Amino acid sequence: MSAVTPEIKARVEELRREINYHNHQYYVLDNPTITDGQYDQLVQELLRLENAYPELVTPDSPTQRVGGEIQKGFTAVQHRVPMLSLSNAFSENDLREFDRRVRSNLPGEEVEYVLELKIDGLAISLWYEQGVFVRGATRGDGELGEDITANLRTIKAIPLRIKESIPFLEVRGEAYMPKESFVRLNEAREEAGEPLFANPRNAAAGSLRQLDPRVTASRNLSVFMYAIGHLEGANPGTHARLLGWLKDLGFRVNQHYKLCKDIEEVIRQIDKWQEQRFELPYAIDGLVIKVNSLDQQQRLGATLKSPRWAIAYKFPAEQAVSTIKDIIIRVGRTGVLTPTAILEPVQLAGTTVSKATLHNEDIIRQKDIRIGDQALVQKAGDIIPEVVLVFPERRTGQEKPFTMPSTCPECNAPVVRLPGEAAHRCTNKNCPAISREGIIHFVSRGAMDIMGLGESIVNQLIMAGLVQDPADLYDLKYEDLIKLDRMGARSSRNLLNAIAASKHNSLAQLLVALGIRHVGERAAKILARHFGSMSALMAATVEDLTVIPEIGPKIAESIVDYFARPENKTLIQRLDRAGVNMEEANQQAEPGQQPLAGKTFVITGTLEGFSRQEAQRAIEELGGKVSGSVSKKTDYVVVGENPGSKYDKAQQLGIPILNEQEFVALLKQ
Ligand SMILES: NC(=O)c1ccc[n+]([C@@H]2O[C@H](COP(=O)([O-])OP(=O)(O)OC[C@H]3O[C@@H](n4cnc5c(N)ncnc54)[C@H](O)[C@@H]3O)[C@@H](O)[C@H]2O)c1
Ligand SMILES: [Zn+2]
Repeated sequence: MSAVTPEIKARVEELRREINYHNHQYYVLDNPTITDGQYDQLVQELLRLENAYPELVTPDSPTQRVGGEIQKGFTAVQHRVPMLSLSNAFSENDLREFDRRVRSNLPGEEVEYVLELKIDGLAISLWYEQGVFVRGATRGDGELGEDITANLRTIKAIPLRIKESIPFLEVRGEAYMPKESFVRLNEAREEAGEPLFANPRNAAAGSLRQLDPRVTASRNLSVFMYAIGHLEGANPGTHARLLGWLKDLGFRVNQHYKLCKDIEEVIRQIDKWQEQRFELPYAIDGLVIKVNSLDQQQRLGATLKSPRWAIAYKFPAEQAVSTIKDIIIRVGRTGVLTPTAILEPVQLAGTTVSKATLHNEDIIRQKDIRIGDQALVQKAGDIIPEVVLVFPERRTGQEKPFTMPSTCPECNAPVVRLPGEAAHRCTNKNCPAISREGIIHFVSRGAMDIMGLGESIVNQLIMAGLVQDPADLYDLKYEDLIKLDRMGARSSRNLLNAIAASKHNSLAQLLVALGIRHVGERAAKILARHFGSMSALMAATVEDLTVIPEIGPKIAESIVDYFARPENKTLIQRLDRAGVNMEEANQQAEPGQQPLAGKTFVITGTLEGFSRQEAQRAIEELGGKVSGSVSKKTDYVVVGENPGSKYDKAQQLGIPILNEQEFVALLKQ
């Protein structure tokens, strides 16, 4: 072995300093400043040096410890059994190497593995006494975690009581934020000029480590449980059986685990998940491979940092290099100006990406992003494309720095940046962008859900002076619509029907549609159920609102502010006069109920208001399935223009046939 030189020693120390700095940013502040890929490279370099020069290993090296710390304001709790991290594999060979190590420690024994998804969230520990949830904690530094019991109680997927009253049980798993909630949360934060979360894991961690549980409750977190920390009295024998047992007890267990008879079978699964992960509603950053036999696990044991019986396979980072052709400004519903990079189209994480958000001026400055730059683009948690960094060394001299405009690109009104905010805003209350985005939001899915009213039609309606705010939609007439570009008789009638049908929407949908700050789908449902009518909600004070579980002071103030403004009162009066429903019906579908569950649809012909994909998505969101061919098992055939032979087949078999309007009516039920 070669001797340690001062250079090597210095490099090791530098790497430790850097890694410790990034650990703090990531685990304590939930605000990483480099990508996970860049971080992992630093760790790998340090590991290589420590392997080559074992005399340099110190007990406090970041390779020897779990990365977290306890944040101020939380009570520390001691884990009965340390909560460890996982060692990493970045290639198939790393996995084979892991398998060799495992088997050499278990000479002559067969070893089976369980493959699980590596959920991109944060580890939690839940204590149950006599079957009742009594305490929940973060991993922390592995020895001491943060007590977040009150916050965890707000997560519906965590059972407060389990099906057996076991004297003591500690279950471990992952708390995470679904992709959709992550996107919405960041959108809302962007609109409010608040700092964004880098990925769903940081968002979940930031949401759980809140001193006010109502904030956690509003963030729509969920969990998957996958391990036992401590158990008295039972032994399921294998990890696969343990997962089944957890499920029977009432825990949420991820269904995509697989028992593999050897490491090659594990490796064959990798490609599949590399692609399919984009279809999951939550982000995963890899796969976890665990020895199946609990007895073997015990005999393999653990190092200070990670068990020897498990390893995490990390997917390669989904990043690509592209050129920033231009930077444009998008004006949002609340008048916030968001700079957006127009990219040379590039393949990334399963889709073609041609735009990336640049968030705000500070971020453009920090990263020194210029028009014409070559940029490294990634999807944050596989979701929103963003520019990670640019390559100044590749500049030709033609690149142009970007400055935020001082006037609004849509209406020329002055733009301001309020103190304490990162966002720039248009000062014109009547900015056409604000009303356009407001209408687009009003009609969107989850809000009033009016099909056939896309951006281009909304634009035309505004330009023609027909619509200025959402209430104007309900005054539209056939003669107004037929004059617009690309609007035929049929699509005009369909659109009028869709607008008319939206009058019967739930009060919760209307509340979402109004776009009150901080009032998303969940808060809207709670408010609608609590108050029962728009007029009761409008009369509520901040005190009335904050006593409602899950409604915090921020939401409450925002609601009271909204209804105090005369223009909003007028808007609601006009919607009311147009016949829009302002009451909560008693037998509203429960959230999450799936009215089309178990129903199979076949679509044939061209639909006016939907592409095939949109129709399929609409069916699937309500729990139904779409199949390619008609059989006796088909429940409905949806027929558009120029239907094919499936239509004849449906008639032969006597299967209910829906035209587009009937289909829309079914979706709205
Ligand atoms: N960008 C940065 O600055 C920065 C800084 C620190 C750490 N990081 C990133 O954090 C990660 C290291 O964090 P870590 O120490 O928590 O390790 P890890 O995330 O690599 O692996 C351990 C964790 O995986 C989670 N997990 C998810 N699904 C699991 C399953 N099915 N079974 C078991 N565990 C499962 C658990 O929370 C567990 O604690 C790396 O990806 C690293 O890139 C990034
Ligand atoms: Zn403007």
